[in-house]
Amino acid sequence: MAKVVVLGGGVAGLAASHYIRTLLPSSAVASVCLIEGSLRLGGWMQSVQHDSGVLLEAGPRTLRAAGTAGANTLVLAHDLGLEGKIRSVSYGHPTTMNRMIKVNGALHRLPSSLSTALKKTPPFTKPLLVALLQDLRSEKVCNCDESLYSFVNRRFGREVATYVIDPLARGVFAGNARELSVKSLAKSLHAYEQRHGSVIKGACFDVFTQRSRDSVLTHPMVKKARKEKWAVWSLQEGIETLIKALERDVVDRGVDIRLGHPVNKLSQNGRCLKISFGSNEISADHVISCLPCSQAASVCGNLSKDLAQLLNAIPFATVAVVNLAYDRSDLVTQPAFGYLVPSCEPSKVLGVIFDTCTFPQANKTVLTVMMGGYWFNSLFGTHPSEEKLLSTAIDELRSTLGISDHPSAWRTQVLRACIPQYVVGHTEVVASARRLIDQHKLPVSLAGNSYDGVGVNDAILSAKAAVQNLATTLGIKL
Ligand SMILES: Cc1cc2nc3c(=O)[nH]c(=O)nc-3n(C[C@H](O)[C@H](O)[C@H](O)COP(=O)(O)OP(=O)(O)OC[C@H]3O[C@@H](n4cnc5c(N)ncnc54)[C@H](O)[C@@H]3O)c2cc1C
Ligand SMILES: C=Cc1c2[nH]c(c1C)Cc1[nH]c(c(CCC(=O)O)c1C)Cc1[nH]c(c(C)c1CCC(=O)O)Cc1[nH]c(c(C)c1C=C)C2
Repeated sequence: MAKVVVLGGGVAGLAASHYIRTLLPSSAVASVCLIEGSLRLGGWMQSVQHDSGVLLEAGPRTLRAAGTAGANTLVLAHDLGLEGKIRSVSYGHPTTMNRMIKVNGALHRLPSSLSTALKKTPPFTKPLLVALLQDLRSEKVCNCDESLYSFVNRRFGREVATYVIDPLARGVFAGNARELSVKSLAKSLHAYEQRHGSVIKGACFDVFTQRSRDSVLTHPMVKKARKEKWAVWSLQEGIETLIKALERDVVDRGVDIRLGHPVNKLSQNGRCLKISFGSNEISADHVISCLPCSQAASVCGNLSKDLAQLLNAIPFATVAVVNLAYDRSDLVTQPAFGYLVPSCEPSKVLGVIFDTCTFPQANKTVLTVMMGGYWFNSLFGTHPSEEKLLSTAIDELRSTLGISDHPSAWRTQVLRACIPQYVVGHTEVVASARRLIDQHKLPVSLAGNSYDGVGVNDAILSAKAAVQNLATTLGIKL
């Protein structure tokens, strides 16, 4: 009977604990212990009910419904009994249609349908269709990886790279499209060029030939989401409701949760591992690390210096998040998800989310300004004051949205090293790290958002994959 220890109590660590207890027979796993360094579970997922009654999200606020990873999280929500708490947003809702960018101080809608792609809309000097045709004519370049910006610039032209890909890289990865990897972050686009010589040809081929047979896709919860055309979803009382439900679930299933002592070292003890956290020690037959890779690097240094070096090579971006709430509901005149600021604009701001356009709150406007990212230190220094962050956010809303009211509630937070940066070569770094683990026969799995995707869905799916691999190691057929 194996003893399993999960490191890190973010959504990935909680999901890993849940899957160990639901996918593996209790006859095979004697105990599961989850070790979280801080005093709360959830990692970056944090929903705060402010004294004024308004709900503020510090990190993620919506989850994608599409794809296998999206379907997997929907099934998890169903299994946790959260179906009745889901707040879904279907395609066609203004926040799914209207995503804007700010160029030369003015907001512009990004094309979101075929009809808008046929028209020339500023800041583009040509209809988007012209860029799509450029892809069909562009030469195939055989390569292992390149930056998102260079790939899109080469195949679709400079305007799509500057006004679509650059801001999207800021709005999902808080990163620099000129350094982020196309192979890791837009795997299918890279593969379409390598296999079909063109992104458009590859995408058409996929539409007509590929049908995923993943079992989660046939789950009634996923079918309902498909039928109702859900684009994204969240939960009543905020995204942290998922964390609370996972916590209840794993506690009920007997998982031993230890809070408040960061893991500092893993060391080999025969075929087992010794885990040192605070002044405590525990031994395990297998460890699933759901720590950010920089933390995994520091705790694994003892097991393999090369592994630690690889994991340390993955950089992170810091984001300042300012939530602002106003006591009236009509402050945003253009309903939208929000807007992104491309890196060519002289701005400290990455983007602004119009929270109450997606999920209204009675007589309130709630907006979130995100700042810094890849550029954090050069823009703000290492420790900007709260006043500086708040005034930057308020100035942004005044100059771009014309909001001169003073917010009735606000919250500023610097989320240090919160988003891993999948730079060119990331896929190889992760594959090499996993190869080293296999070569040294280390009973360790790497999960969480540092490796196989930065979103919540990816973090959860990576935890499930780690548990499925553990089943194989233990000789269990799932
Ligand atoms: C501003 C922002 C907005 C985002 N928006 C979205 C969104 O809209 N949709 C979406 O899908 N995703 C979004 N994300 C990404 C999402 O937050 C992450 O994918 C997800 O939270 C990652 O979960 P995780 O468990 O892998 O890691 P984490 O949340 O980083 O959890 C890791 C845990 O490990 C703990 N830990 C660290 N070191 C140690 C140690 N030595 N010992 C023990 N414990 C330790 C930490 O305290 C933490 O609890 C956003 C992220 C940010 C920062
Ligand atoms: C301005 C900064 C940021 C905004 N959101 C994030 C940052 C750094 C972080 C983030 N946002 C999303 C994800 C998850 C991606 C996934 O794999 O599911 C993360 C890590 C969701 C997201 N945000 C935008 C898009 C296009 C997506 C993908 C999923 C979806 O379609 O909803 C765009 C976007 N992000 C921000 C704004 C203001 C914005 C567009 C207007 C904020």
